[in-house]
Amino acid sequence: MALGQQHVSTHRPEAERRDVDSEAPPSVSAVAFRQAMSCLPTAVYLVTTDGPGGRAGFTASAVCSVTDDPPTLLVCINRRASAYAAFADNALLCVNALGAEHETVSNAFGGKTPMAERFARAEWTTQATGAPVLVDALAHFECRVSQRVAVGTHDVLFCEIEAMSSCDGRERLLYFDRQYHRLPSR
Ligand SMILES: NC(=O)C1=CN([C@@H]2O[C@H](COP(=O)(O)OP(=O)(O)OC[C@H]3O[C@@H](n4cnc5c(N)ncnc54)[C@H](O)[C@@H]3O)[C@@H](O)[C@H]2O)C=CC1
Ligand SMILES: Cc1cc2nc3c(=O)[nH]c(=O)nc-3n(C[C@H](O)[C@H](O)[C@H](O)COP(=O)(O)O)c2cc1C
Repeated sequence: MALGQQHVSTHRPEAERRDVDSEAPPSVSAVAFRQAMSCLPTAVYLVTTDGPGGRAGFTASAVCSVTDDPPTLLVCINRRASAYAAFADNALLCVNALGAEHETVSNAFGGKTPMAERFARAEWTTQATGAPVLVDALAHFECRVSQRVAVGTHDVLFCEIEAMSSCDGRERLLYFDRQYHRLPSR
């Protein structure tokens, strides 16, 4: 093992394996998990919604492509987030991918800022679904939530794409090592 590397093993002999429904405490702490996750770079998104539950949005890195048939993303949202109630009530959302110039607005949507103030920090439009689309998003995906699954502290929202725009050539905003970084397109 290289100097400074730490190996966190989750391997158990067959007889010791627990059912996924077991109440036994996990063998990897949340702190160790977050530390490991902090070294993996991710893209950064503003996930936004509007509808009967009101307008809301939050900064997200837990966004992933699921399948291209039908084109589907997943988004993980903490049930303790101030935006959660709106996402629980609304069926439509928009996943806005951020460019390097969006660091300030990403900080606003990243917590503690009142909802109206978050949206006042950028320019928005509505297109196919009525969910807020960031005018200068690097790319956006307007979606209908097709399934919701509660896992631990979060809900996983499966989101079928109804309309979208593809990435342009600007620098991307990345997040890793608990900081923002800029990535040239080529
Ligand atoms: N998936 C999530 O819910 C994420 C939440 N955050 C939140 O943003 C704030 C700043 O985070 P950092 O400065 O990156 O330090 P941190 O130590 O809280 O997070 C390090 C990494 O762990 C993961 N992570 C953090 N909180 C998580 C959670 N509740 N559930 C699953 N994965 C999680 C993310 O990959 C994150 O980049 C914290 O309050 C954190 O909880 C940040 C990234 C992802
Ligand atoms: C870079 C970054 C990525 C984040 N990713 C997620 C995420 O994927 N899911 C999530 O529930 N919260 C994520 N958060 C946290 C939320 O953006 C927000 O801070 C949290 O919901 C608390 O906000 P509140 O003050 O409105 O309750 C992320 C925060 C940052 C800064």
